Amino acid sequence: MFNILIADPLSEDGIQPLRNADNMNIVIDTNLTPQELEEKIGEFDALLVRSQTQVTRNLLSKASKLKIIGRAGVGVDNIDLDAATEHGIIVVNAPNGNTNSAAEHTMAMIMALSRKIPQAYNSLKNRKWDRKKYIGVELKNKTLGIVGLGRIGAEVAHRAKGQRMDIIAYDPFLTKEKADNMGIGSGTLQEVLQAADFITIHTPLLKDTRHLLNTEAFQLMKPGVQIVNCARGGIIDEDALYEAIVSKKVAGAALDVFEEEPFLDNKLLELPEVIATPHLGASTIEAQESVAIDVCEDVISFLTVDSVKNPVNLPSVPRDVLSKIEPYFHMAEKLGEFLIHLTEEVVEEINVYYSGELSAFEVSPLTRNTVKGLLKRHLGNHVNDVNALYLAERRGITIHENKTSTAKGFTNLLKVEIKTKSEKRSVSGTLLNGLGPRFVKVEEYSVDFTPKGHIVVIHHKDQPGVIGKMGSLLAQHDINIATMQVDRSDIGGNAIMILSVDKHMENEELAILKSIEEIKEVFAIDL
Ligand SMILES: NC(=O)C1=CN([C@@H]2O[C@H](COP(=O)(O)OP(=O)(O)OC[C@H]3O[C@@H](n4cnc5c(N)ncnc54)[C@H](O)[C@@H]3O)[C@@H](O)[C@H]2O)C=CC1
Ligand SMILES: O=C(O)C(=O)COP(=O)(O)O
Repeated sequence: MFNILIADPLSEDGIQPLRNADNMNIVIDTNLTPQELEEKIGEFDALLVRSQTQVTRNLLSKASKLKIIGRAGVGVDNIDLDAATEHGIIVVNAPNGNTNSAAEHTMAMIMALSRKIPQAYNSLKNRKWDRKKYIGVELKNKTLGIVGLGRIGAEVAHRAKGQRMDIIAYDPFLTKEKADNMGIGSGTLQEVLQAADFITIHTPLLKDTRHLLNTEAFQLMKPGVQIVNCARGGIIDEDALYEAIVSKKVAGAALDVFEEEPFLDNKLLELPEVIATPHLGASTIEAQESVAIDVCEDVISFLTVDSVKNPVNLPSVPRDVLSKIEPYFHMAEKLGEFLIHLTEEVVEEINVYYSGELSAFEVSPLTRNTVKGLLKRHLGNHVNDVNALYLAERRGITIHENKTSTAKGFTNLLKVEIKTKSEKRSVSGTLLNGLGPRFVKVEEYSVDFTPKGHIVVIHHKDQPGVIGKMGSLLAQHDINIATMQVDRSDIGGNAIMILSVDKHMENEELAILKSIEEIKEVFAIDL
């Protein structure tokens, strides 16, 4: 049974997938104080939030069972992603479900701002019939500057074109060609700020975007510019905006988001030029149902089959690439798991070689799985897809990926090599059609075995009688050999035996094998 905590209000229809799934114990508590949440979080496998709950490093340090955080929305600035990654907790969001709603809200804000609708409404509610005070401006032929042309920014552009506005956008990923195709202009941030009559922000809140609109930015703008922020508080420096409005540089601002939320005691609210909503961009029935369904499906899928559609702290792999590399996932992990048992020294370097058809793919998920397999021996189940590379890096292990198109007679070959202070060990595997993973090389020796069950690797001297001695000693201890592979460097030289046996080998049993003079090293590996 998985315990799921829903800590912010989610659409009841949207959480139906969770209710319908087996083994999910859902607790909905949207009124927890930060302290109460800290006290409870240790019981839960999954946490579902919106923008309200602050998922801090401190909270995560108490989340001993937590495996996944689902953000029913886009922005994840309320979640300490580094801490989640370090704890091996995957974070998923719902990037597409509220795009329309946020874009529509932005348009509503632009129109309300341009026609002073909230101010006129308030005045009328106060029984004043004032037709002179609330003169607006048309949007037609005005320039809308869009900062951040992602999903929402692009939807706003399409809608604003319907209002016959001219659009100019700035986004680090916006090419002139893409802007031309959308029928909009593009420019640098400075050009956009200088050209626009209305400016709307649609970036995430990041280190680079914090106070993107500050005193200097306001100075660049046209007098009488109007500002809209339905993205995140903190992208606009609120003190600078206040000054710009008071000095009449900025004629008006429409704000859905604030540096501190919830906020009521903010001097911006005292200005008649400021209209505001309490972070309602995504608050529609449709968006809430859609984002809740998306995160619930990812939570179920992660807890049951270990895969997600919208990871935030794990690179997402395009579906077509995933279908190509998926068959290798298991083998990549097994190669790592096997190899780490061939050394007792500290691993300093991991090299992963992709040959043949594998070299054509984006293989980083396979490298991650290999590293996960390697680290598991010493870190146990604490290591997972999310934190494997981070944990390796923190231990000072360097990781290299290498690719070649030829695979020495195999269609595909995945070789993993580890380096320690004094030794280098490696293992190679391939995927045989219909037969699954086979390990075909251990160090310089050619072998062929299925990486499954109880494996014993023996390095010995190539001399007559060694195999016989070893076989009869194992027989005396009632250990049955299921399969056996032997290879050697040259006659009478170094050799290897790979046995698969029917039970786990205890240390005393391994010691018996090590007592055979010609045997140099013995490793037992349970895969
Ligand atoms: N008010 C609300 O309720 C909602 C607010 N949001 C906010 O809107 C933001 C945008 O959402 P989406 O469009 O879905 O995200 P997105 O990821 O599709 O788009 C963000 C765009 O910002 C651009 N960007 C990043 N740094 C930039 C910079 N320094 N200057 C200019 N552009 C920059 C990125 O290249 C990207 O194209 C979210 O991060 C979230 O914070 C989203 C949904 C609802
Ligand atoms: O999706 C986003 O980024 C939002 O800002 C929406 O926030 P909310 O889920 O309404 O608290």
